[in-house]
Amino acid sequence: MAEQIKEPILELAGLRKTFGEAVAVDDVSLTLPPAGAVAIVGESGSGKTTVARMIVGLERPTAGRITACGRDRSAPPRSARERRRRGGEVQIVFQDPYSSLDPRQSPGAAVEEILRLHTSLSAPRRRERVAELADLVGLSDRHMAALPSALSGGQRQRVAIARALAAEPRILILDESVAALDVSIQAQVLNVLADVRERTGVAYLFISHDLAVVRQIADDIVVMRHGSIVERGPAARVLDEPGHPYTRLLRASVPRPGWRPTRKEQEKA
Ligand SMILES: Nc1ncnc2c1ncn2[C@@H]1O[C@H](COP(=O)(O)OP(=O)(O)OP(=O)(O)O)[C@@H](O)[C@H]1O
Repeated sequence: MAEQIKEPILELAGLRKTFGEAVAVDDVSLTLPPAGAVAIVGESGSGKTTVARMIVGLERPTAGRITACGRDRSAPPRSARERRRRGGEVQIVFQDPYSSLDPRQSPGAAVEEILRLHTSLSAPRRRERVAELADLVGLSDRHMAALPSALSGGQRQRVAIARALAAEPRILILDESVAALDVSIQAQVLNVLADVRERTGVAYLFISHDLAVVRQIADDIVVMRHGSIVERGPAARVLDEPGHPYTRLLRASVPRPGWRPTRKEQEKA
């Protein structure tokens, strides 16, 4: 029987972004299959975040095409309804969940707000769904009722993931989402992500400069350097038998256990 060919859930074709004279992203094309996990790796400044920001509409592509869930999103949404629909298709989690969580709002209220915006669930069903999402990412009722300042970095990152999942996206972009966490907490969050993918069929675009992390989460890897893709392929192949000298260089500089991002990197995010 012929293998069933699945339409990609996300497709980037010839994506380009310039800032003045500087080319941040140059002719980037990639596809993400439904329930797949593709990682974009590369050093700081290679254009990874700019790709993510274009997909979620925070930057407008200079050229190229972005198709998510079969619909073009290369141009800005034309209505609030369209914007909401796009938010229901693609969600993003950034590196520092603290800056993206309202310090006065409990995680439970934050997740409920997204459910109100993106679903037609009744108030009692929303409360049930908050509990389901908390369970999915491994947070207790007590965590969901606390203020973000009372939670650890790993717990806040789980809140950010639960909140993103509340919109029931088909695609979740994780931009250095575990980079600021201790290695053991990182491993927990990565397990949560693997579990969520299996249970919900969400697809991940995982952005990281950390190859050890990428190995745990990605099916395929795309390597970016100076805005362009220099290598791509199945994760194990790219990591174990890198074809491009730049990938070999990245691999040689894999941080050792206990490595923490520099203050500068944390501030940049
Ligand atoms: N708003 C902007 N204005 C001007 N230049 C920008 C802007 N955003 C990004 N750039 C530049 O585009 C290039 C790619 O940056 P980008 O943040 O996408 O890289 P990155 O691989 O995600 O790096 P990092 O992991 O450090 O965020 C860099 O040279 C950056 O300085």
